Amino acid sequence: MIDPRTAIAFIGGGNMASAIIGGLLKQGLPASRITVVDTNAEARQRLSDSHGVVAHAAVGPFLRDFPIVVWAIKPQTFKDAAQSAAPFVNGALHLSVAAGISTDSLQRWLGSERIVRSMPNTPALIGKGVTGLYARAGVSAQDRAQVAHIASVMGEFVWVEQEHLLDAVTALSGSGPAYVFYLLEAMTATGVELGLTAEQAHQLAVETFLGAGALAKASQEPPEVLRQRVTSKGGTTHAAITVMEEGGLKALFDQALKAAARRSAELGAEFGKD
Ligand SMILES: NC(=O)C1=CN([C@@H]2O[C@H](COP(=O)(O)OP(=O)(O)OC[C@H]3O[C@@H](n4cnc5c(N)ncnc54)[C@H](O)[C@@H]3O)[C@@H](O)[C@H]2O)C=CC1
Ligand SMILES: O=C(O)[C@@H]1CCC=N1
Repeated sequence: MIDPRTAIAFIGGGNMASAIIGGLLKQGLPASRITVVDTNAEARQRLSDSHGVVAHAAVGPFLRDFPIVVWAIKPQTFKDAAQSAAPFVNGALHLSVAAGISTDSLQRWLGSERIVRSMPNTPALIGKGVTGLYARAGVSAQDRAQVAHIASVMGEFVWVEQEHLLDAVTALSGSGPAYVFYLLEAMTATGVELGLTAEQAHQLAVETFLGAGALAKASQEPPEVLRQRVTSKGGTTHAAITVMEEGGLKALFDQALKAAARRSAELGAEFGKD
């Protein structure tokens, strides 16, 4: 449960901030306990219309009233934003959702050790996300618990004990929804080519992902066994999987996820300097 007396400031009020704020409000945190800083007027308007929170155009002394600061801006803009906010947030617990930016960089810019870095994903918008979390050594058990409450409004979460593993989390689940949507696009398009209507193909494809995901979660058995159960000897699934194997689909996924993990590390190196 979120402590309704806490107060949380968001720096950046886009997709991810909106997902977390929506979840916090649903959990009973009053809108008056949340504030947002976003340099973009449309983003500010959207947030106050949809969530009834106060949105500021720039950082300022008002941030001193917020014991938790959530950083939900792009890696490219993080350093400038952190350095401008630093004088007002030195007593806070910091939670970053930015891809790549290391807690060492944040420590340098913010002058604080109380930093948790995280990697959520967009199903957080409906409370069905999964988030990887990494706490710097200066984060207390109580701070971890507060962050866990925030992460839980987005869905499930997993703590990792080494920071570099967040690159792997980013490659797998942070970017992962895009891979699923890509497969949905492909499967739906072929369903239509095979004669289904777009609505039918969409429903069949989406329900297949939801059902297979739920089955994989509920089952004691690994995905490989569940796959074999679908695959009758000489049947249709075998015909499809053979094409995937011959086309090297697993190897492509391996390369794709490793490219994402590399990019996460590169973002840190590129935008986390100095
Ligand atoms: N979209 C995704 O699937 C995921 C994104 N992330 C990370 O979350 C972070 C935010 O991503 P999104 O919410 O998707 O981006 P977004 O573009 O929707 O939101 C970023 C917001 O920050 C604002 N902004 C820019 N400079 C600012 C500044 N100096 N001070 C205050 N606000 C400023 C922008 O106006 C914008 O509203 C990124 O670092 C990204 O790596 C993490 C997990 C998943
Ligand atoms: O593509 C990106 O950089 C962000 C991080 C994970 C999902 N979106």
